Amino acid sequence: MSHLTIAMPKGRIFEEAYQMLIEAGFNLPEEVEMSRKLMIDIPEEDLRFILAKPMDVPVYVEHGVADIGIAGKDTLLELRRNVHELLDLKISQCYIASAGLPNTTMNEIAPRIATKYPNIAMNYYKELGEQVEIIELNGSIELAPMIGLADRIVDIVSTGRTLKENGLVEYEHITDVSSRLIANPVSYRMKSARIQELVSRLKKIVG
Ligand SMILES: Nc1ncnc2c1ncn2[C@@H]1O[C@H](COP(=O)(O)OP(=O)(O)OP(=O)(O)O)[C@@H](O)[C@H]1O
Ligand SMILES: O=P(O)(O)OC[C@H]1O[C@H](OP(=O)(O)OP(=O)(O)O)[C@H](O)[C@@H]1O
Repeated sequence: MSHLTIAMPKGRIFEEAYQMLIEAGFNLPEEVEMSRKLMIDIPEEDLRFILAKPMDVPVYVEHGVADIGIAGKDTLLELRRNVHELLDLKISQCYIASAGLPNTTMNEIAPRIATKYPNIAMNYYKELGEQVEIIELNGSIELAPMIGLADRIVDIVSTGRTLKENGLVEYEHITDVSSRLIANPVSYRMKSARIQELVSRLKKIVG
């Protein structure tokens, strides 16, 4: 069996994804030492985990330093990297929506949209035929309409709690998001047996 390197997103997806691999029968330590280690070798399974920022997972996989990875659909839509999407793991489910202050219309001349997904937002408004100005932020996006920085935000919604607690309302549902198993196209060919085996084991436990 060939050695496999997996890029895992740090943060909220990690726990769920790691648990899924254990359920799929991989012999992984239950307690992952989430210290500051960015690389974890599991020699018993001939696996190596690389712990990356969620937005960087498709980048590692495209460049082939990881054979496969687990990435949010949001990152795949935003970055459009050359990777194969193998399986919807149906974890970390949420969606991307536009939101803003209640009962407001967008400024008619160049409305401003705050987001950490500039490509998704730009494409969405382009398809609607709206010309918008994108203001790229890295987090706490919900602040933007509250302080007059933007007419709308384009961001992740899960429970809707962040919107509610900040007095915002959802306007348009843009796209559903969940985590996906992705592969480097060359690894997918060269290590196909190993990757296919992993996919079929995961398929059995995807809800
Ligand atoms: N509220 C949420 N509920 C469920 N899934 C979410 C939520 N927010 C984000 N996600 C999904 O989890 C992924 C990682 O989100 P997370 O918040 O851990 O990282 P991040 O905010 O992008 O990065 P960081 O906080 O490390 O800069 C996202 O790409 C998305 O697919
Ligand atoms: O609908 P909810 O369940 O409230 O979840 C949505 C929030 O979760 C994410 O933020 P995150 O916690 O990652 O913080 P961020 O502002 O740093 O992106 C997202 O950007 C929303 O703000």
